Amino acid sequence: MINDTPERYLQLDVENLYAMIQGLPGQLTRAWKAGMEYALPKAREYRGIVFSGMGASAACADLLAAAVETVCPTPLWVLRGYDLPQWVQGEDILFVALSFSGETEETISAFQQAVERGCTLTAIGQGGTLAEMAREARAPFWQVGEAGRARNLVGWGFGLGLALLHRLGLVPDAEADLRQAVEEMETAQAHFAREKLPAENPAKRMAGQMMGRFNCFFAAEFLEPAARRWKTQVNETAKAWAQMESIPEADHNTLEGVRQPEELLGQTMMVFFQSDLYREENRSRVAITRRMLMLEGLGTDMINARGSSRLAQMWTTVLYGDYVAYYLAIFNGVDPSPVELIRELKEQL
Ligand SMILES: O=P(O)(O)OC[C@H]1O[C@](O)(CO)[C@@H](O)[C@@H]1O
Repeated sequence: MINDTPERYLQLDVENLYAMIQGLPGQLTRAWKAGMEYALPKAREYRGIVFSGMGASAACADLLAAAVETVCPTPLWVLRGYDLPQWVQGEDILFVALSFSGETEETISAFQQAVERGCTLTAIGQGGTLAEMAREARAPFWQVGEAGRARNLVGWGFGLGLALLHRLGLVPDAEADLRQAVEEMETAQAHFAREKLPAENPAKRMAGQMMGRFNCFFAAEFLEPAARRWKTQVNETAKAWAQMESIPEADHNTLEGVRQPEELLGQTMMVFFQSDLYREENRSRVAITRRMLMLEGLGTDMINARGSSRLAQMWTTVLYGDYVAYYLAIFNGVDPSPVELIRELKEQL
């Protein structure tokens, strides 16, 4: 039973979080504008660009890489971890460290290695150790112009990254595309507002379906980072189990693994992200895979990504997921803000 009463919202300290989600489209615009002003790293032909970050910071980079992959001529690589691969060395590699807190140890380690290996550097964040290291290395530091938790600042990470690539001449026409995507997010947002009852709010309905279940998000192509974002938001914000799977890869293994354990099948919710911009084969795969899982007795649903471009579809889907995770936290009665287990792990390290 969904508890969608005003009292439930008051019970939990969720005002600020809701405002951050509502403000996501505006974040993209503000970040883009800031990124058009900040100091650039040396403009040159880069052999590759590495974005280093964890969690929400890495999500910004995944979204960016997927958004520009059809136009950007330079390879983009997203690094989640402490160590650089061998090929990341020399000034013709642009190394961009993203950490909102500036304190994430994997990102700090990778940045230090990039300094030692003579890469061209840029750092993005709110301050902290990363900002100091950038200052010492005389590298541009791109300041995130808003306070908040990393997971609620993805518009900043993405908008700054896009402006950087655009100003390096790697992504033409980015501004008009971004403006269009932001407008379409604002239109989509009206359906997700807190005032809307579940019957007219797809995010509340989705959260209701996901309650008490093992959730998995299936997406193809440019929507994969959006599905991963749903997973991480459901984990961190709703404190609930979620995974993600890629199409077509899942059709070569995951599909075969959905019959055991039988007693869990009824407790699953498999959400498929469909798009009219996928190549035809992937559209068919998403539809057929969903149908097959449904016939196997798993709970399934399908989301048709809204938007007139890849960028718009990615971002309306990300926004949708942020609302879903928020409502799931409310319905489960959990405080979405603290991440106690993550904190405990850091203490044990
Ligand atoms: O952007 P930051 O501050 O490096 O954080 C990265 C990730 O680490 C966490 O803070 C958890 O350790 C996440 O909430 C966040 O997404």
